Amino acid sequence: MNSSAAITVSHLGVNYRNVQALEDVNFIAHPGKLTGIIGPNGAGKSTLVKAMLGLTPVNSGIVLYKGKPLIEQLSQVAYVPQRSQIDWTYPATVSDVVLMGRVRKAGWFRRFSNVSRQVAAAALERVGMSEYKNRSIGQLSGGQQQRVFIARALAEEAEIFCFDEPLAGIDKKTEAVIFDIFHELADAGKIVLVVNHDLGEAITHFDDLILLNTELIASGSRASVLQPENMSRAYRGQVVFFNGEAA
Ligand SMILES: Nc1ncnc2c1ncn2[C@@H]1O[C@H](COP(=O)(O)OP(=O)(O)OP(=O)(O)O)[C@@H](O)[C@H]1O
Repeated sequence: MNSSAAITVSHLGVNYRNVQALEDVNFIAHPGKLTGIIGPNGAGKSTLVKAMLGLTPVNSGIVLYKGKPLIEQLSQVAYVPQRSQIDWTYPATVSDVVLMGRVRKAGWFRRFSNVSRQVAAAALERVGMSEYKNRSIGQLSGGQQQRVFIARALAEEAEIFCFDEPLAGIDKKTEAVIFDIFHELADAGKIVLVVNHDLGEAITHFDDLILLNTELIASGSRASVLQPENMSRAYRGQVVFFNGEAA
């Protein structure tokens, strides 16, 4: 495995005033793997992604990519936050939103090149949303909105993709489209990190898992993480069902 192009998270800790959200978290996220970040409500899943990307201050630790701090290489990262963190009343069309994924390449206040327009159009096509390109984003269903934001991430042509709860509240058809895209990204050697709440069937899509509950409970291959002792530690004795089985 090519670990030199991995992300290495070491001793990451985050406090929000009196709440310890993450404590001494260590793991490696590998290119070419679809990696799920799982754990109960409030486990620190969103905080982990934000801390890795410098979007929330950390108390301790460091996140390296190719041996250098990841926060100095954010041009390599495409990030899609939780839907609840996006302002859906913002007056933008579907095309505008996807083209925003090209801003880093084009530069603010510069016209988008034909290449950028083609990349954005191809990304919209990939998520099956071309026919909605002139719609306002506020007029779309939740699943359609999620597809548009995934297209924006694809348009960034990044090496690292981070998606926070992309499957929350979406229909099965959209879920299948989204997982196809995630698998394609992983197969192309990208690092793909996906915060995922649901322990149902969807979990079988992930190659690797990071199981959190403030501290890291386990990380590695899906089978090694989904052990009953890990699950009951993470979920503190609650009976949880995953993949049709009780932990
Ligand atoms: N901006 C903030 N200010 C204060 N506390 C916060 C903030 N963001 C998160 N927290 C707290 O940090 C802890 C971790 O929250 P986080 O949202 O990272 O968890 P999560 O695993 O993503 O949860 P969920 O599955 O419910 O979305 C929780 O106790 C939460 O209440």
